[in-house]
This record gives sequence, C-alpha cells and structure tokens, in this order.
Amino acid sequence: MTIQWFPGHMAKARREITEKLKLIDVVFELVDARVPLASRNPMIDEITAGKPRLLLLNKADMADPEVTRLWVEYFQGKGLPVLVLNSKTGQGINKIEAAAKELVKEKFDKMKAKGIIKPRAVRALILGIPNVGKSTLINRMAGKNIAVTGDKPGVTKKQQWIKVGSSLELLDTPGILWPKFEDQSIGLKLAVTGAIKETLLDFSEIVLFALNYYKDHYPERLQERYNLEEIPEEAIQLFDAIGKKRGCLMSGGLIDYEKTAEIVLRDIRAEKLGRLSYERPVQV
Ligand SMILES: Nc1nc2c(ncn2[C@@H]2O[C@H](COP(=O)(O)OP(=O)(O)OP(=O)(O)O)[C@@H](O)[C@H]2O)c(=O)[nH]1
Repeated sequence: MTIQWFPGHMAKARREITEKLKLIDVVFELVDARVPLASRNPMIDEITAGKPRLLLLNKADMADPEVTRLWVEYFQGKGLPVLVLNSKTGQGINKIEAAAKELVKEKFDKMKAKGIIKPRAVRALILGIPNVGKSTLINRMAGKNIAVTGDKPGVTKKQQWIKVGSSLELLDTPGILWPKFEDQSIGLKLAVTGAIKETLLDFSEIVLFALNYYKDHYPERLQERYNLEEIPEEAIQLFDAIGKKRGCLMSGGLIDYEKTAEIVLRDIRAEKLGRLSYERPVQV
C-alpha cells in the first residue's frame, strides 16, 4: 500500500465521507494506540461536522499499556469518549455498542418525545487513515452472524448495514481519511508502526528515529535485546553498538547501517522489543 494523497484524492475522500455522514448518527474514529496523534487527521472535527464521535485506540495489544492509560485520560480530559481495542482478537469491542448509544441518547430521546423517530438502531461509520485496522474491526464487529440488513431506501444503493448487537448498525465500508504529514516526525512514526511503507522513507532514518525514542523511553529493552552494557548518548552511537553486537560489519570494520537497520526494524515488527508507544501526551 502506498499513500499518495494529492489534492484531487483528498477532495474525493472528503466527498465520500460527507455522503456517508448523511446516513449515520455517530462516528467511530479509529487510530493506532501507539501513535494516536500521528495516525489521526487533525481536521477530523471539521470533517465530521459536529457528529458525535467515539475515539477507538486500536492495536492496543502492541502499545505500551501505561502510555495508553495516559492517552485515555488525555482524550477524556478533552471531552472525547474513548475505548481501547484489539480488533484482531476482539478485546474491548463489546463496549462499543453501549458507548454509541450513550452518545446519541439525548438526541434520540428528544426526537422520540417529539414523535420524529420511532425507536431504531444507532447508525455508525468507522473513519480512519489507511492501515489502522478499519476492515479488521468491521469484520470483528460483524462476527460470525453477518446480518446485512440491506439497502436503505432512498440512500446510496451500494451501502450495506451490518447489525451489531440489538441496537447498533454499522456501515459496511469505512470512511478513509488521509494522514497529514505536518512535520517529518509524523511520517517516521507512521513508517515505524507500519502505517506507511518503509520504502517511502529512508530505511536507516526510520530506525534512527525509533532508536532515539527507545533510548529515552525504553533503554532497558534495548539493553536486554541487544545485550548492551550501556546506552550511548547519541542514537547514532547506539546504531553502531547494535551493528557491532549483531556482526553487521563491512570490510574495514565499518558498520553496515543498512543491515543493522533491517535487523532492528524486523525486531520491532516482530515485537521483540515488547509493547511500545511512540507518542505520549504532553504534560501540562
Ligand atoms: N496486532 C494488531 N493488529 C491489528 C489490529 N487491527 C488490525 N490489525 C492489523 O493491521 C493491519 C491493517 O488492518 P486493516 O484492517 O487492513 O486496516 P484498514 O484500516 O482497513 O486498512 P486500509 O484498507 O489500508 O484502509 C492488518 O495486518 C491487521 O491484521 C489490532 O488491534 N492488533
């Protein structure tokens, strides 16, 4: 998957989301728990145009649980309801229905009191940037008993609804948001977590970024994994030390950075360094 968001693509994505928003009551915004800000489109408020929103921190099984707890506090403090998920196993998913109902309760109660609507299921749309797990979550929520309720009259014919529990209906296609590369670290965070292809960026640069972060936040994991006596001050020296330990040397004893980077990135992907987060809420 390559992400190339040209203005034309963004306009098209936005149009598609606007169309879907007309059909739904609540938005499920899916982000990667390891990088909840980098994997989020900063224009989300504007894009969702006032629809109630539930933030879902997905891939929490790969994130540092302590940091995820801080993120939950952070978003709740901003008045945004949030749940922690592992869409692969389904952990946390059983809380979504009740949270969605709560978000629309006031509006539904008012409409019912005025006789505008009969009791009906809450309709929801999953929104997120590529690779955050939208399809995995939809499949999980659909479960074994996919109960597609069919087209709703008067709306886009192709839209299908998946019934979840007794009071939630999910649009079967997600809304795809575009990532926003406001600064270089966002691209690096998305590359290290696998949201964008690492070939889009310089391989060694991604690993240097990761090592720099681990050096400050997870030094003991590095020591343990690469059998290092101490953690050097500079990330580049850390690169050298790991290369040496792993025998990534070129003729003349120089460190083969490309090979070292490959090893480290493979370890990160295989979770050999444990559960890691790459962003923390700024302490205020
Ligand atoms: N460990 C873990 N992996 C997950 C989780 N959710 C999704 N994945 C994996 O993440 C990858 C991307 O998941 P998808 O469901 O294809 O993501 P998507 O957002 O639909 O991606 P696009 O189709 O590119 O927009 C897959 O390899 C999934 O197996 C999760 O909670 N934990």
